[in-house]
Amino acid sequence: MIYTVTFNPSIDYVMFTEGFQVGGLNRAHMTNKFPGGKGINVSRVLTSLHIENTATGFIGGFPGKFIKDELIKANILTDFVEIEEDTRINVKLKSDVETEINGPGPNIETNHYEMFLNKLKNTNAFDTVIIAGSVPNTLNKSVYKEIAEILKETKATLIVDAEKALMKSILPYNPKFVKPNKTELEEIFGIEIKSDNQIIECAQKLIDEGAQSVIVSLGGDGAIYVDSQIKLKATVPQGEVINTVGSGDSTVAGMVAGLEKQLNIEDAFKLAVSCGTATAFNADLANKEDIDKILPQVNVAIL
Ligand SMILES: Nc1ncnc2c1ncn2[C@@H]1O[C@H](COP(=O)(O)OP(=O)(O)O)[C@@H](O)[C@H]1O
Ligand SMILES: O=P(O)(O)OC[C@H]1O[C@](O)(COP(=O)(O)O)[C@@H](O)[C@@H]1O
Repeated sequence: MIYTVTFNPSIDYVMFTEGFQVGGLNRAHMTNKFPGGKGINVSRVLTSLHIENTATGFIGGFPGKFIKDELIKANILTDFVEIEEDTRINVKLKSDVETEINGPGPNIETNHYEMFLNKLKNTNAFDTVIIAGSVPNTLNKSVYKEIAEILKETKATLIVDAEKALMKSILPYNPKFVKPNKTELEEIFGIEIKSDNQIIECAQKLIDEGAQSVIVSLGGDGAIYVDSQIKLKATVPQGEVINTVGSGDSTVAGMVAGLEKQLNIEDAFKLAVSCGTATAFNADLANKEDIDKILPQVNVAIL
């Protein structure tokens, strides 16, 4: 089974407004609400690609109920620990530019955290666990490492998409891949990235620290894949960018789907990038039809 872990799910409340004015009364001409959070987004795209998976993590209150109901409607298996406080609602403001405000997330009690860890203790060598996104303030930042320790014992495959310290903390546990975006890579290494060579050097350092492979997503510039054998660059087609929220998560889902379907690395990476771009060109996360349309327009070259 593939498990996605979202410590800090969210309802993504997307508001489309023209000429947004800070400090003024703005009216949205369209609003959408989606079940969000990085692991949940991965689950949704995996399901669109017909890859069975279970979404786990912590949900609570009416936003938690909304998320669970939406996932069940989409035929996604769920195994969340239900907590007392409300799951957060993240605001995604679409105007001339995209602005995001992500909440800190609810309090998670120790007993709920223990219940969650116990679920992971039941994984085995045939399972894959994708941990993605932020950790609520009330949990210790060592939680990623604690999960990695459990998976080391159960021998399940680990995949991680998280910022700086969280990602760095699990590298010694040899994740199958990690997916920083360019900004995250710059933050990790404290540099300004200006070339593909710099990206490859940074990815190589993450591999030296234990990652089996690295996908660096580059927004409209596509993505770079690095492992010990091969370096690839994907370029993406031009198109109307509608909502990039969840693009990176879609990239992760595409790679997991490609590996699960036993595609070769080039094709798995191409699918990954197609999923990211198909989501950027959509109001919601991309579905299979959107992804199939983008796939032939993505170009993967060996660097
Ligand atoms: N403006 C865009 N045009 C086309 N594809 C995009 C655009 N923005 C994002 N993508 C696609 O989504 C992927 C992930 O986007 P990115 O912004 O790098 O990740 P994250 O959402 O994690 O910050 C990219 O590799 C690309 O395939
Ligand atoms: O857990 P974090 O880092 O606050 O991020 C949560 C947010 O990220 C998202 O998962 C989108 O992430 P990406 O745009 O990086 O793919 C949203 O659904 C959610 O609101």
